[in-house]
Amino acid sequence: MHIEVVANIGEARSDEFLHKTVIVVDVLRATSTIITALMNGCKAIVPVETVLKAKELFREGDLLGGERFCKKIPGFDFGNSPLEYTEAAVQGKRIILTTTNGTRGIQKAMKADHVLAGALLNSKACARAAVDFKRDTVILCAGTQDVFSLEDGLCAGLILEELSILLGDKNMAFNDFGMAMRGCYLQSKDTLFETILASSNGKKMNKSGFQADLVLCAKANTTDQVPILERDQMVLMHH
Ligand SMILES: O=C(O)[C@H](CS(=O)(=O)O)OP(=O)(O)O
Ligand SMILES: [Mg+2]
Repeated sequence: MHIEVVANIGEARSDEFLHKTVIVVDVLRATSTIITALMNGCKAIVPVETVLKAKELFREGDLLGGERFCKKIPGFDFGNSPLEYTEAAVQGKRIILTTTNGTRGIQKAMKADHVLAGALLNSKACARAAVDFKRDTVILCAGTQDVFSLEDGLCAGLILEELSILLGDKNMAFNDFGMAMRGCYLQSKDTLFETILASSNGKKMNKSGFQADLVLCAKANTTDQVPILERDQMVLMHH
């Protein structure tokens, strides 16, 4: 299997995703939030790029989620904190979600055969799903406004580690950036929280009062659930 790790959305060319599996990674916080909301019983998440599009798609009974500048969008039900998406709040609901980076990354990956939402929380499960799909795979690190974000790179490194456990190194090839991210993950694997806290987004989240989000999002392999895009909506993959 060939695996390409892309550093940020700006570097991604959507035509390259044809016939592939793309794992979109936005650890802080969009994909961690999508995983959490779906695990808490939300029916589906519709990822969109703009606030206008989110409002257009909204139907009675839906909920609106997302952020701009890390803050909840005025009139929306939730911001982008996974902790807001509790079972009581999201059970059985469809959520239209727009965030600065993560939902844009999912939109950009639409031409792929399979689009998964990956985070530290479900890295092992994403690796397993990618192996099952038997396609070359892109790990698309969302980054922040077209700049690389360390937390996404660490997650890419963990997914590569999990892939190597499943496939064996001789059955996988990856690009130089992937090689660097694998090394980066291995160096930080016992201090993921501290490393993410020291990163630029970690510092920004901490300063904005989202410490609990950092604790949640920095945990590795806490779930075997994988969100997958089906008819423009993210739903949980069936096992
Ligand atoms: O709310 C978040 O976690 C970020 C906000 S920001 O762009 O880093 O300010 O959005 P996301 O799309 O989850 O990266
Ligand atoms: Mg982010």
